This record gives sequence, C-alpha cells and structure tokens, in this order.
Amino acid sequence: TACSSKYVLSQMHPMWQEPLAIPGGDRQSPIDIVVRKSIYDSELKPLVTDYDPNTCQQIWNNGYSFLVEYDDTTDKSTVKGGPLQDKFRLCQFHFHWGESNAWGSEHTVDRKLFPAELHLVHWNSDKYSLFEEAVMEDNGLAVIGVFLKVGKRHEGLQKLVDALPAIRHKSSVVEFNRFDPACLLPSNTDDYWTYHGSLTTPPLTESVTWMVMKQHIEVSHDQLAVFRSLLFTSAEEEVQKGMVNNFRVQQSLCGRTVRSSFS
Ligand SMILES: Cc1ccc(O)c(S)c1
Ligand SMILES: [Zn+2]
Repeated sequence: TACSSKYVLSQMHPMWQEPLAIPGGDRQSPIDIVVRKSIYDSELKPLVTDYDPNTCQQIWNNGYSFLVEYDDTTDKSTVKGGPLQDKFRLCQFHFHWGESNAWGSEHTVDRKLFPAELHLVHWNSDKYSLFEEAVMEDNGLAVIGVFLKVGKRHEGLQKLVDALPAIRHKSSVVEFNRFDPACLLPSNTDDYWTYHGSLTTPPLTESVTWMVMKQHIEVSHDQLAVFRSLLFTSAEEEVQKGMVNNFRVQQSLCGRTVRSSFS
C-alpha cells in the first residue's frame, strides 16, 4: 500500500504533478474522517483563537488557490488550546473548491464531500521564528479546516469575494486590510476532529496538526461561483485555465488515529 512504499500512486489530472517520493510519506493529508473510528479524547480543550483584523495585509493568486496573508512578525493573530501544546501564529488562509457544488473539499466525513474547504494556516511561534522553518518540523504547523456548504450568503465573506476579480490571474496581488478571519469560523469551534498530517500542496511536508471543524459554514452559490472565476494561469499564458478542483486526492491513513473533541 501507499503506507509501506514511500511512493505515491500517480493521480489523474492533478493540478500539479504529485512527486514520486515524499519525505516520510506515512502521514499525508487529506484523509476521509471515519466518524465511528475516531476516538473521543476528553483531554482535548476548546480551541482559543485570537485574531487581530489589522494584521491582514494582502490577497493574492498563487496559482493553486488565493491566499489572504497576515503579518506574522508578532503574536497578534494566534491560535492555542485544542490539541496544541504551543501558541501558533496565523500566516494565511485559503480555500480548496470544485468545479461544481458536488465536490471540492479535501477532507471528507464518512465519505461526504463538501463544495469547498477553508484552511487557516498557523505556525508554532513558541518553538520557531519563521514559517519557512516551522514548515519542516513535526510540530511546526496547525491548520484549522472548515467545510463550506452552499446556502445563504455569507456577509463576512463578501468583502473577500469582491476583491477576487482583481486577482484573476496567477501572481496577481492586491492590498487587503482589516479582514477578521474569525468571521469565517463556525459558531461552534469546540467540536472538531484532530490528527497529524501534512500540507496538501507542495512541499507536502508532514508538519501539520489538523483541526477539522465538525460544524460547517454556509456561503451562497454566487459567492462560490466567483471562486471559480479565478484562473490557474498568468495573464501572459495563451491558454487560460479556470481555477477549479484545486484539491488533492485523499491519502492513506497509515494506521493513524483521528481524535474527536466531542463524544
Ligand atoms: C501552508 C499551506 C499551503 C497550502 C495549503 O493548501 C495548505 S493546506 C497549507
Ligand atoms: Zn490547503
């Protein structure tokens, strides 16, 4: 299986070529969360997020997704608690989505797919001094995953949606200030699943403590359609490719345990 060998089965039409060998390769993400196999851990505490909207700096198209980047030179926007032993600094958030509402999320719950998934990426500022350092370490990153469902319009998201036409092409960037990422969290952040995994885009390093929220957020069909109007390609490329299906195929659990903070 993919657990024993350190080689990845080639995937059809990935947005990027999966490397043949991944360092370690036995704690990759994303995964299917099998609810009845997750283990309730009463020691898991509630998550404590403390985000300062003034640390929001820019929004840009990196050719995989769009990233909203935060000033992470101080501990102004952080997450701690939950399964975490240390304090982690928010550096960026981004999304993964499909070409249709039928799929798009990276994680699934008992194989249930969502149309999109939000990732809030934080790095361990108690132990490291830069994201680039932390991304190589076992306990380096903490990513909060939130599922999106299509329903009522998300008022807080609209400010971000309105900025997307300005970054349609890969490498475009615009200034983006005073956005509070807390508005994208579900009302209940006490119920989540947690496991040790990896980034889902290169360098795929196995440095992530994942916290996937049980409760989803709702966005409108039209808001999600604007995500799909982005392009993978830069302005000068002849053939333009729509930025859709920017999710990685699911990876083997390799014997890992997924813990839940709720029974
Ligand atoms: C640091 C980072 C970059 C891109 C990603 O999709 C994830 S999941 C994490
Ligand atoms: Zn991601």
